[in-house]
Amino acid sequence: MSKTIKKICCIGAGYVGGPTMSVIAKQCPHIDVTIVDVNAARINAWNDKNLENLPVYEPGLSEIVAEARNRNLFFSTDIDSAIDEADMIFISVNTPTKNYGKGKGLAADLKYIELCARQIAAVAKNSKIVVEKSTLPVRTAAALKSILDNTGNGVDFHILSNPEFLAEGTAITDLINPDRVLIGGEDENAIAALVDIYANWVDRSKILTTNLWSSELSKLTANAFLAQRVSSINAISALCEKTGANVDEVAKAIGMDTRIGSKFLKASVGFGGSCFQKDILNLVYIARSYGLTEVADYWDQVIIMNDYQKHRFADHIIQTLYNTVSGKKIAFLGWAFKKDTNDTRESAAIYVADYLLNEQAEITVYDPKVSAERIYADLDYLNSRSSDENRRLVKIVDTPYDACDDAHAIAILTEWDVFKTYEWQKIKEKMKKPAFVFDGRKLLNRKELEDIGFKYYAIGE
Ligand SMILES: NC(=O)c1ccc[n+]([C@@H]2O[C@H](COP(=O)([O-])OP(=O)(O)OC[C@H]3O[C@@H](n4cnc5c(N)ncnc54)[C@H](O)[C@@H]3O)[C@@H](O)[C@H]2O)c1
Ligand SMILES: O=c1ccn([C@@H]2O[C@H](COP(=O)(O)OP(=O)(O)O[C@H]3O[C@H](CO)[C@@H](O)[C@H](O)[C@H]3O)[C@@H](O)[C@H]2O)c(=O)[nH]1
Repeated sequence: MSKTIKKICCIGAGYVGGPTMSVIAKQCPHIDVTIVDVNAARINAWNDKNLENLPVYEPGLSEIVAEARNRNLFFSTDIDSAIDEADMIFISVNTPTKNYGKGKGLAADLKYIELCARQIAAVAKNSKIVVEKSTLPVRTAAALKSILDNTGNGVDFHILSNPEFLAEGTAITDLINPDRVLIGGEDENAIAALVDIYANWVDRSKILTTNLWSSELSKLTANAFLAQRVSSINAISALCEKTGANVDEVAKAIGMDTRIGSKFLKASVGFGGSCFQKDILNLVYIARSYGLTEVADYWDQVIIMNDYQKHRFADHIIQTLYNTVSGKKIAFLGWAFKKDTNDTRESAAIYVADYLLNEQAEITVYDPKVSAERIYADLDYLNSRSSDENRRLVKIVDTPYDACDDAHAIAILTEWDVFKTYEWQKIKEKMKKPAFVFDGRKLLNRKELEDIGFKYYAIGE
């Protein structure tokens, strides 16, 4: 008989913990869900009465928080109490690429995971099911188990791996209607307890159970395969530009082969987001650590191609603007790594901007959901120039019209739908001539823009 779960604690109130637990709370009103975090500002934002101030923007999220918050969904900084009271604890903290020591630039930094394990071990006075929700290197569960068993109070811990496959921008629909839920574990009762939670809204045929290591490795593998498709089509986009082929036509032609499939074949300025690069680098590191050099090199190429695509886009802007962008105003439409999110982690826009700033361009950014502080923080983090210099060269404005006013060129970095609705005639009139548009997302209509008089470039055409 599996244990019936009454109280859940989730450590980590970020882009995964927040939406994931909100959906569990919505779908399981009989379970109390408490999300905890060391970041008090983030918890305050989750508790803000004004739902516009939630720290994560996702379509449909604020409605769910409004429904479940303070009913059976709670946000708190009291981590010990939440651990103590819970039957099941999800760990959903960040696992960024290590930026120091062994594995720097490749391996996942597991220090936050280990801190969680030690805190759970110290606090727990009765048996707990501990669920890995964060994306982790294969075999992390063994390390977690060792810490819990060796530092705990002699109570039982069962570890499950339950990787999250939601994509930002569509997190709520992905969570409510997932392609599959993956649960890896050793203890049948613990597995059944988690299966029963998801079965409140997910068909049991879509809930897959495996051993721990298959589950952990499947998450890294899924992201590697998805990113590989984007790099594959981006590689072909460069060839299209040389040969007169059109990458959208090629993508459609190959995607109609059911063995290939049509998703994740949209050529772009390069993939971004907090996961793809980090998880592939981690896969490369793991493969190398087992001496599998060819395997590591194979996946590394996905990242190399992505870096190439970002540089290629920036280079094309420079070449087209008569080989210099020094002192020229370039309007960036979009800074988020994809539409419908305020997340900018690893966004292609950051790297394209950095490249152009090295050429002394002046950049004006408009993004409907990203704050000015975030944009400056992204640029400062690269350490390419002083923070003052970033503020001198980059301006952040509140309307797209302000961004494009007097610009030599517009670069589309995020595929926000609203960009398609702008008055492009009006925008062109106020720009320097010739007025260039560099469409890194293949978002706009070439004919419409060319009829207005723009010089229009899109990836892969
Ligand atoms: N973002 C995504 O779309 C996505 C999707 C699937 C999986 N993942 C994985 O989920 C994990 C979390 O990602 P995220 O995007 O939510 O990260 P995030 O940075 O948005 O959130 C992580 C949160 O954990 C908190 N935290 C860190 N250490 C803590 C501790 N010891 N105690 C309490 N709180 C602590 C941080 O303050 C932060 O608020 C990562 O492993 C990521 O790879 C992310
Ligand atoms: O055809 C495509 C599809 C995506 N992208 C880009 O790829 C990046 C990632 O997009 P997406 O995968 O939709 O968003 P993420 O939120 O990063 O989600 C990925 O990473 C998550 C974190 O691990 C996983 O849970 C998801 O399943 C996985 O899709 C973005 O910059 C997209 O613009 C393209 O350029 N072309």
